[in-house]
Amino acid sequence: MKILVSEPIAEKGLEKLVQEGATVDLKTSLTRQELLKIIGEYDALIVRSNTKVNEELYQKATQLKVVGRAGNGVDNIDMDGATKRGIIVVNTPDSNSVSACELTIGLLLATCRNIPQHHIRLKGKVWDRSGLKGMELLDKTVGIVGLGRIGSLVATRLKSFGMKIVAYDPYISDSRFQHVGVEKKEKLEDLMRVCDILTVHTPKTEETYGMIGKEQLAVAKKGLTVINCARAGIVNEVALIEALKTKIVARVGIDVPEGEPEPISPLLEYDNVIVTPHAGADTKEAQDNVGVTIAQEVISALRGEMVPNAVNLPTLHTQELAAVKNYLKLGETMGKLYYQLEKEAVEKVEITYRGEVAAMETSVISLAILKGLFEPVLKEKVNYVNASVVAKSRGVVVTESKESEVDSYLTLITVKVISKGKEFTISGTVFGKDDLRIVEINGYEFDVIPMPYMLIAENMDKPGVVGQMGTLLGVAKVNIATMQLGRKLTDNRAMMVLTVDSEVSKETLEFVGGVDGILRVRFVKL
Ligand SMILES: NC(=O)c1ccc[n+]([C@@H]2O[C@H](COP(=O)([O-])OP(=O)(O)OC[C@H]3O[C@@H](n4cnc5c(N)ncnc54)[C@H](O)[C@@H]3O)[C@@H](O)[C@H]2O)c1
Ligand SMILES: O=C(O)CC[C@@H](O)C(=O)O
Repeated sequence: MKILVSEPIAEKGLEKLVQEGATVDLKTSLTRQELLKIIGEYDALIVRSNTKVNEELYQKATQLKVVGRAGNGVDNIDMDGATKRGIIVVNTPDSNSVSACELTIGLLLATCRNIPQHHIRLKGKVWDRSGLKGMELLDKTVGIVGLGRIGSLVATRLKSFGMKIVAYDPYISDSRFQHVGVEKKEKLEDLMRVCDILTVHTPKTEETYGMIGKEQLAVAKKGLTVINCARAGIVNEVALIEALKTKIVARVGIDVPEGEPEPISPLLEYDNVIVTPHAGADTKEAQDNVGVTIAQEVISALRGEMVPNAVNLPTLHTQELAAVKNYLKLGETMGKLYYQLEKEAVEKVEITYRGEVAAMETSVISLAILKGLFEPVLKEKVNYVNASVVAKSRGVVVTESKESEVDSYLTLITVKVISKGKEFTISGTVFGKDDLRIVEINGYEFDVIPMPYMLIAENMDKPGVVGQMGTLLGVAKVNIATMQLGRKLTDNRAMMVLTVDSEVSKETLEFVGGVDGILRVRFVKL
């Protein structure tokens, strides 16, 4: 595992990577050209917010499997480019939220009480408070745009100042507003009209870039304080400077100036503006959290494990991930069986979740099924990240349905693969904590523990077939570990599933296939 760390992360994180057996190159002052020249050697890249991970980089990064963003915002990473190449992108969304929230509160207090301006005067040996009258927070209204992790933390803390909190976030439920104890504004303009202080906490997206612009500031209360600790450009700086000039905006606190990391910003010309150099996450606690978390995640992702904070995968919390872990294994196993038993190109995959599994985050199990299905037959890398893109690009329609009830089992997954009008079905379950079982193939019922080597045969349900097959395998020195027969009494046919201790040669398979009554036999490797 060769990992390039292109921006500083905590020592603890680097130590963790090395402990886990990775070769780590910490190169934090590479030029872009130097980065592009060496990126092809690495399995993983760990960045913060300055490294642009884009098409230009992906084209050179021929070995790259994981991009680790040591922090939250992923606006410097081209997600589509990563997803289509099966590159997993992981971040650490929770690790620095408290620090970012505390800097927001810090900037808010600093701007409202002119703390840096006072300090600068005194440093110049001038004791003079004139022209720097502050504003109390008590009874003022703060408008929060984006009531996610950081927005909610800010809201909770500002309540203790006796402030009224209103928020605009069309993407979260009303119950979340109630839980945080914040008044919901349906429209951004409604929030702009009532707040004394505006603080933005959205990600930078096409929709949020410039969302606080000329029109929004035009309806704001005169004397507004604006704080941006989220991302440059969410508050349009040209409109902001105009509003400072017309005194609509009285104070500004910005952690993320446009053009960062260049230390030049037109905002610095204004005495009532405080700018910090994207320092929201720069605390010992946040950096230690971020460093260790990103190290763990990158290592897990490189080992092919499912990671809770994978940005280009369905969102899973650690507990949800623990719950679905065995189903991922089961799903991948079921998927892997198809192309080893059938040769028809897949047109449609219908996945049904029944019983306990139906209540879980099944989208990720469906990805495991697709990964298992396509991985054995494609040259390109198929993993959780690009499995659904691969299915789509091959014209495969995937449907998912859920039923809370199931006969005979507590939990059951059934995959129906449809190709040229033919249907292939396979069902599996998990007994207890981690006991995986295949319980049905094409209508034949079993109770098979999937093993690395298996023989699956369809035969006429008549005496002698099983015995002859056993004899032939014995002659070929293939030891049978377990054997199960599924029968369909209606058509006098049966299916045999054998787990064996070693590989079965083509020759032995041909002999077995020639036994009177064997309709077809396949050797399966899991
Ligand atoms: N300054 C720093 O050092 C620092 C540190 C950490 C995070 N950040 C930034 O802070 C921001 C918030 O981070 P977070 O962890 O709270 O993110 P989050 O994903 O938890 O919350 C973002 C919220 O914004 C909402 N949102 C999205 N689009 C919106 C829109 N058009 N209008 C209104 N609301 C919208 C979402 O529904 C979500 O609730 C991000 O931009 C992140 O990059 C900055
Ligand atoms: O310090 C950093 O790397 C950026 C922190 C922050 O903006 C983030 O998105 O996590």
